Amino acid sequence: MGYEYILVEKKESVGLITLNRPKALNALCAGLIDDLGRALDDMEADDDIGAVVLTGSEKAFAAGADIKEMSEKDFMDVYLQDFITKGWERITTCRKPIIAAVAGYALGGGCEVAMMCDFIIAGENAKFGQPEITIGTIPGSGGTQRLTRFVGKSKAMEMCLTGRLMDAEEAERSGLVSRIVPNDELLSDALKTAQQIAGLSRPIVLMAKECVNRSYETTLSEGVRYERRVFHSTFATEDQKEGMAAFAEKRQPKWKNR
Ligand SMILES: CC(C)=CC(=O)SCCNC(=O)CCNC(=O)[C@H](O)C(C)(C)COP(=O)(O)OP(=O)(O)OC[C@H]1O[C@@H](n2cnc3c(N)ncnc32)[C@H](O)[C@@H]1OP(=O)(O)O
Repeated sequence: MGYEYILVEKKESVGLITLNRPKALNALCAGLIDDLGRALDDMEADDDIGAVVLTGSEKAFAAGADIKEMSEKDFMDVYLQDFITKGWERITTCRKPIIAAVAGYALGGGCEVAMMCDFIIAGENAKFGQPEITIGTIPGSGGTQRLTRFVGKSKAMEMCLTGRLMDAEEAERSGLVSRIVPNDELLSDALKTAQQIAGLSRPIVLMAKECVNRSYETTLSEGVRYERRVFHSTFATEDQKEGMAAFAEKRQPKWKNR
């Protein structure tokens, strides 16, 4: 089955998903979220793919949930459908690493989707924000929670209460994005980074991702204990043997992904 609102490509072991609803600045309508979920299902099932890049256009990663679509809904619609969590959370359950390559606006649900990815690389013109308050609502897909963990209470509170946008430099200073690159290098940089990850041992990459994510869910001592157990588990893999042997023998490792 094809996709209506996204483009899906494979670039040397990396799945590339480009949000493609240009006339609406990639506003996240139900159809787009459905497309995204199905693309991630396909990429998870594809053994050739070791990492995913999610991107938009130079003007907008995504300008938020589709306001026109939302404006039709009443309380019972959103409550009974558990709108907006369902579907969107597919990004957070993807086991393969996902890099958000963000240029332009990443607002409301767009900022939330970027934060659901494993890390964000920003183009110089990127702008992040949770402006829902200006249209009479609040973030509904983790914005108040994830933004606070990324940038701290003071900045998150200001952004959620006023709708103020954060530019790429402030986002980098605040820890929301891992780094900034020129817009015309954004996609190639994100793909190169994803290819680097895809070239490592698949199970070890999954374990590292699980451990970092655990730090959001638990106490420091529980997290450290969890990490130690997973670290021990790496010693049960063929790739840990290969990686360390290759280092000692001064050669490149040949991963078996086992
Ligand atoms: C409520 C929850 C849970 C989550 C949300 O995400 S709410 C939405 C949060 N996002 C916003 O409030 C941003 C809305 N958009 C804007 O403020 C502006 O579009 C802009 C500042 C991002 C860009 O302004 P610009 O003047 O350059 O472009 P526009 O003419 O305003 O937009 C072009 C085109 O796109 C449509 N558009 C933009 N954003 C959305 C959106 N979130 N939902 C639906 N449609 C959107 C906009 O209406 C216009 O299309 P038309 O010319 O056909 O109206």
